[in-house]
Amino acid sequence: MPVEEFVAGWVSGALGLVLGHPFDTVKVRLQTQTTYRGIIDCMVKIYRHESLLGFFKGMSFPIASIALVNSVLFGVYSNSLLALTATSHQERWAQPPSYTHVFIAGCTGGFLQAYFLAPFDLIKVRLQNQTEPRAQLGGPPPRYRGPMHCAASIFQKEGPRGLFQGAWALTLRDTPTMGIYFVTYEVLCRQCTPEGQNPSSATVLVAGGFAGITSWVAATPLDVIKSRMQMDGLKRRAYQGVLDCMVSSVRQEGLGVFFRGITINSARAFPVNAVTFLSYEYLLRWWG
Ligand SMILES: CN(C)C(=N)NCCC[C@H](N)C(=O)O
Repeated sequence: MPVEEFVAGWVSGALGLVLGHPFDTVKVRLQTQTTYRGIIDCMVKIYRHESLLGFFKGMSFPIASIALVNSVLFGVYSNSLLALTATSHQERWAQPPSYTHVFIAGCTGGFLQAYFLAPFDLIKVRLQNQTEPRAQLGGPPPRYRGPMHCAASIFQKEGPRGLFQGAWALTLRDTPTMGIYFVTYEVLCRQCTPEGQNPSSATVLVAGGFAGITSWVAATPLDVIKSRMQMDGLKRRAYQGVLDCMVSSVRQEGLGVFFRGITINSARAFPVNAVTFLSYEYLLRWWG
């Protein structure tokens, strides 16, 4: 099993994550809180009340876990393709796999990574939603003092299952959209590259960026539901499950609720995934 695929997935994911986290915080707030009038209003309020640090809330756990999560995604994807087509990463541009195989391998990677991602994503979303400035003298302390405190409080209150709140919505979000992610990347790379050659850096950047946008546009409806399920139960349980969350969100806010955060999600997806794919391809060529 090629270990490099896992390491390349880790490094590339970490680079993308740092770049995209401030956008991710704005997106999560827009999806779960109704106090913001839009992207700019949300950004201004975060900056005014919480300073620049407010945009980076909840980043430490994703950084610590990205090694696991992204190496599972890229490692499982690549090794599933190897099992389906018997071609290694180095041979893949000369003997391209079918799009069906790419889709199946992408869905497999997405399905498995969702379980590794779920607890870390839950803690990230809970911390991103804390609107208190970090050092607020005399003000009410935030519910969670940091990622470890957040994990421990959820564990104490709800046991290990509590750490997987929203995991089902996350799996539904990631399984098909990871297939879309890798298929879009492959289609664009092949369209812009002469047969049998490796794609250029510019091609990898553009294909990676558009793979990010396409998959996130498809993922946004379930991303909204996932974030709401993860925030549920802080005071009292509002939703009985994924379907109930969908129905009551639509009842209260209309169909537009499924597109909350879609603009910022897409704007974030391009640079994050361009950098992720570029570093992934380069690391594998370098080790190749
Ligand atoms: C639609 N989905 C869930 C994805 N395309 N995920 C893969 C991209 C992961 C990247 N770190 C990002 O956060 O964009």
